[in-house]
Amino acid sequence: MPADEPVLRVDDLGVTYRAPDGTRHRVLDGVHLSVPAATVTGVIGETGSGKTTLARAVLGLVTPTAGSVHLDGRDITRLGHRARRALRRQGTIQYVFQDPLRSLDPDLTAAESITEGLAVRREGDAAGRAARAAELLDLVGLDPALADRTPGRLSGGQRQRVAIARALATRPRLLVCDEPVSALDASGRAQILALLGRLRDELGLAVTVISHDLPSMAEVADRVAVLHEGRIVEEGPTRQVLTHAAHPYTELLLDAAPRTLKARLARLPA
Ligand SMILES: Nc1ncnc2c1ncn2[C@@H]1O[C@H](COP(=O)(O)OP(=O)(O)OP(=O)(O)O)[C@@H](O)[C@H]1O
Repeated sequence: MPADEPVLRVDDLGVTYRAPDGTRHRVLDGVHLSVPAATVTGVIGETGSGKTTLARAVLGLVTPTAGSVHLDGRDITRLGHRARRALRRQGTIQYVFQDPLRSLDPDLTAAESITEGLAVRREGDAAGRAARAAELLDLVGLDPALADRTPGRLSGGQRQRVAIARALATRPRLLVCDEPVSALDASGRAQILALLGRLRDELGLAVTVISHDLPSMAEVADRVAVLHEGRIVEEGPTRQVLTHAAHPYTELLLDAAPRTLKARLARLPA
């Protein structure tokens, strides 16, 4: 693999859905995206722009009609069922949902959510798995006193920390976060964004954050790509894209953004 190969490389990706009446809708068209190790790349777009479809294509949950997806230089675009399952089990790519209540088992404690995944993968013995769960919960900054709580007894931000800790259990190379903070209040949002930045720095993780929220992107993303009607209309370093928008659609998004965005952008290094 060439030294400059990004963890994730999406080339000329197209996805077409067939509607019940047989008509075909092109949802992604000619999408390019590159996510190197130790970087956070934001994908910005309004509802219906194709963000989730892009994430699903990266995860192998929809088969593209055109283009390719490479993970660490390996073409994973059209793997067979078995290879796709093996890749999922390996957990090299992990997905973090907007609402962790959807991904966490309501009957498992924070620690059990993690040990269960490790047991399925036959990693270590019970004591080793418990130690690893404690280590991961510490990494994401969850108070150890909360390790025995089920999701219903945790705050939204604490639940998201558990979901991220669980995702990290497989030592992923790439974390795909779909609107990871939009269900949280301002302080929960800031804490989870800071956590994603820390994981990038400490683990060298490649992170893709999908969001329509520009202030969150300015907070965490090194680079952003703007998705509009299934096409990337603009891509570059976050500050450059959000202060010198080159595309009218990005300008529209910026006009609609809250004033906190300007303050945040002013603090970003040039
Ligand atoms: N399984 C599907 N079959 C047919 N059309 C779909 C399917 N999934 C999504 N679409 C359509 O594809 C387009 C893009 O959807 P997608 O969910 O990727 O957008 P999004 O940017 O993630 O939106 P949101 O922010 O609302 O989740 C929408 O027009 C949607 O109706």
